[in-house]
Amino acid sequence: MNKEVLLEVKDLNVYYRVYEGLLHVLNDVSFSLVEGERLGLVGETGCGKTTTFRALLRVLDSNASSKGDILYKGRNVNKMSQTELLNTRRTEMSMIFQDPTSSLNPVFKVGEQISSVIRANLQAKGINYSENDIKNIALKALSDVLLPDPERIFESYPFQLSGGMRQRICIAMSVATERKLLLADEPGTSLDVTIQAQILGLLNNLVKTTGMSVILATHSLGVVRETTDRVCIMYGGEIVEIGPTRSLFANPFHPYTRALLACVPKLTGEGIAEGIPGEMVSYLNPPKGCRFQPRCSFCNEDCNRTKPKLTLYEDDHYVACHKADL
Ligand SMILES: Nc1ncnc2c1ncn2[C@@H]1O[C@H](COP(=O)(O)OP(=O)(O)OP(=O)(O)O)[C@@H](O)[C@H]1O
Repeated sequence: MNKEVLLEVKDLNVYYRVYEGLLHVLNDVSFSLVEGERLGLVGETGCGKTTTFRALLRVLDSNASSKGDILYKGRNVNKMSQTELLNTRRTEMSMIFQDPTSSLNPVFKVGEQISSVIRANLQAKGINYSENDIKNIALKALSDVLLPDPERIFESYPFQLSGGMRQRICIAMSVATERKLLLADEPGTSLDVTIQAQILGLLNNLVKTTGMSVILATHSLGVVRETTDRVCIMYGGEIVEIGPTRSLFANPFHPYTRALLACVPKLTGEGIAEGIPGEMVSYLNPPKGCRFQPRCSFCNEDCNRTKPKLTLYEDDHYVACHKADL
């Protein structure tokens, strides 16, 4: 059965105005997501993962501008009225932000903050509720993210809790009420690996039980391999490869994807990989052709001159590289 397309991003460009000029960060980013799908967004630090998420939710910083289409259930997020946008954020989409401290208000108790998110969601959906219902939903969400003693946490201020606990509270806030799309920006980076694995298990479970779709931004190829259906590899604000997880790991075509995979440390103790030589692209003055070209050992004249387009290589597996078939 064909699943409905939930999100379609077409030629998304994001610029940041800074003292030195205009940073062209996202460059013609296009992808889509169907209902119940788990898409991994992978790339090294600064490649534009958070910027992509913020653009999708229309919460970019004030020095940013964007162009392109973001169609959520066919409606263009960039053209929604403030009311429609607020309603969509309250009922349909949610985001786990990377930095939990900036998402929690230090002067309100955890319980008040999580309750206000749940209340806004239920109100926007027109569901009748009592304050007791809200508290019960909040306590369940806190225990779902494996926080011990949810009653105590409910009554605590953020500063009374550890960084890992605060991060789990942010995750609880994002998943306390049912959503159609979850944007998870490095969920669990400051958690230890056992808790992180359980959080990823919780997200997987939500996908199975509610049909929610997830875009998971991460540096970890191991996490992506275990928890996603498709993977999108980003380099310097562009998608360089996108395809089904199994196909991408079995047959990585783009030199950057291959280099990323080669960097993963092996448990078998085969030594430490050398990393990818060179520096991340300058967004102030990006190269004209392929943005990876200054770090690529296969690059030739074509790569200097023209930006490669995403091209179909295998079933649903696209690559943007002039030399990918080498
Ligand atoms: N408000 C801003 N003003 C100027 N530049 C910005 C702003 N926000 C982000 N950037 C720049 O945009 C680029 C992409 O940043 P972004 O946070 O999207 O990357 P990322 O892939 O999420 O990185 P990480 O994995 O470290 O979170 C970086 O060069 C960053 O410095």
